Amino acid sequence: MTDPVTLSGGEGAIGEFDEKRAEAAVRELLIAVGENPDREGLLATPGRVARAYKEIFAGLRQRPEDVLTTTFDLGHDEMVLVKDIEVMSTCEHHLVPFHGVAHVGYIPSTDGKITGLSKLARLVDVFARRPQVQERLTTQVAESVMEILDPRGVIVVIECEHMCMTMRGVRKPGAKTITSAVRGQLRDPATRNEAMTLIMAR
Ligand SMILES: Nc1nc2c(ncn2[C@@H]2O[C@H](COP(=O)(O)OP(=O)(O)OP(=O)(O)O)[C@@H](O)[C@H]2O)c(=O)[nH]1
Ligand SMILES: [Zn+2]
Repeated sequence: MTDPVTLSGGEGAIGEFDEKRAEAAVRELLIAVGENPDREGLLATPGRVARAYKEIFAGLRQRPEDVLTTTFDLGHDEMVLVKDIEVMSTCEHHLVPFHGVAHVGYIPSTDGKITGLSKLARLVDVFARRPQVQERLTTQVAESVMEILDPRGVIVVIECEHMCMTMRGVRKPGAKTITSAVRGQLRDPATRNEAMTLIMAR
């Protein structure tokens, strides 16, 4: 179904989701943390967690070109920006969530090739539903838009709070990480400023 190399969250190869294996691993983890996986409240937990992981990491089995498909020609050659796309992802260092918003803007190709607005949000999900770091999520979205829509430029800004900095470790709730990736004509300072002004306006 898929090319394992191009689908990986990072650089490694991936395969199909092995639900039985995930279930066994969660049972082991429960034992490792000092729980009893055979007590009533936990009996169904390994299966549930396995299914949850299947959903949370569904992006490992999706390709950007599967979702960024609907391209049509409207002759629109100015910037298109979709703001505040909810991001729910999983930090690959601790396997806990990071969440926030993504802003994706692009200037269509000279022949006016554009995509349905929802497709940009779907594209964010393809990469967010993988074990991730925020920087890679940001560049993967930008580079996919460049490859598939062949636009004159793209800007992706992502703002997230990482649970690995909130519920454990340094414990700094509220700290936000902002990453950006800018390609093509959007690197031009005036165009980039226009995009950033639109992104930051509340
Ligand atoms: N650059 C980057 N770092 C991240 C991201 N998510 C988590 N991290 C960081 O990854 C680092 C992992 O650091 P380590 O020292 O290996 O792990 P740790 O001992 O659990 O680190 P602490 O979180 O500081 O307790 C931490 O500083 C995290 O804040 C991300 O999306 N991008
Ligand atoms: Zn983390």
